[in-house]
Amino acid sequence: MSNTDSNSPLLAVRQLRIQYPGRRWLPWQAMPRLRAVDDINFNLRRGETLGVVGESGSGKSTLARALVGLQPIQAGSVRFEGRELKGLDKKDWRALRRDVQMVFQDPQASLNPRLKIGRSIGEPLKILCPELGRGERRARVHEMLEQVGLSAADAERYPREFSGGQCQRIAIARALIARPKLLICDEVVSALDVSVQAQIINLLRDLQRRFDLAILFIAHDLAVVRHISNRVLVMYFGKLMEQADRDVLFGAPRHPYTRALLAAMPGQTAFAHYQARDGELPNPYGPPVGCLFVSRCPMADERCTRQPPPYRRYADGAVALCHYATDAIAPPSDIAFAVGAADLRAS
Ligand SMILES: Nc1ncnc2c1ncn2[C@@H]1O[C@H](COP(=O)(O)OP(=O)(O)OP(=O)(O)O)[C@@H](O)[C@H]1O
Repeated sequence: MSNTDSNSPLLAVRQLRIQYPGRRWLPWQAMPRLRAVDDINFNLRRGETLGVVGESGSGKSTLARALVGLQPIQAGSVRFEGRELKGLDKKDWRALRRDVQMVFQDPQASLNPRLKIGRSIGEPLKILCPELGRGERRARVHEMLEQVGLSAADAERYPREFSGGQCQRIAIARALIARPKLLICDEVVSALDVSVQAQIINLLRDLQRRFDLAILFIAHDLAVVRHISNRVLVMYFGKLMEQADRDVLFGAPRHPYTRALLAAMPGQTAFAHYQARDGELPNPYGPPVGCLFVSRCPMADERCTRQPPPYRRYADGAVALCHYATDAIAPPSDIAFAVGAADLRAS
């Protein structure tokens, strides 16, 4: 059943787990598995931007790929407008492409060098909006080019004639041509110069307002995430360490890992004394029994080594996975569904 109530989240993710099989060195060994995403919960509403940050290997891209059907989901639930995505077949995913699109880091790689960009941008329309005739498709492409700051005449040019920033505009035009409701951006500005990054971020914000678009914005650059996000989710080795409104997360982070990320931001002085220790990183195939961050956490003690930390919820809506979260309002067991139990029931 579809849930189109404007108060319910567009996307509701609950206890999501995604694993990769590892290599077995000896035939009698158990198959090792890497939990790239483990017990992730969040909501994303229409018109909202959720930033996803974390160091390399924290599971950000795996999460993104699962949300567009490129990665199988092992456990948990992902609902888009109330519809469960786990277990959808290829045909159902194809139908969903009209509503959920993704833009990647390297725009050149996602554009066919032999196709004029007008054709590249218009191609998804043939499959996603078969009701449109040739003339309507052409008009849409021209309109979309102008909306991303290029001109209708650019439709006749090839990708090699454009700069990296312009190619990212073209990739965004292609992703938005069928008017999706959710855009997943995976490191879309990481390869661009700082001044071009700002232009692309401003373009995304402008398009978001125009199309009431929800954006899941993945990046390792916290300054960029701060600029564009309403809420931010912090990941470490597949786990959600903290989730909070942007100003709460950047102003008063609860989790020592978030503080350590902020301490490492250039020009950041407020959290300078929260630097992470130079500890060993956890083995993703055999994570520690207690907290994943224990080896690098400046606050860790014996309890953090022994006991997995609970999720705690705060009065301002934040969630943190740490033993030393003091002003939590909800006991750990409430957390998985506290983020939107009503939304799940409604669907
Ligand atoms: N196809 C794969 N097979 C096995 N393991 C994988 C595969 N893809 C990713 N991983 C592992 O899953 C974990 C999460 O990787 P992922 O790429 O999702 O992280 P990330 O946060 O996006 O990192 P980055 O910022 O470097 O892209 C890492 O330990 C990675 O080595």
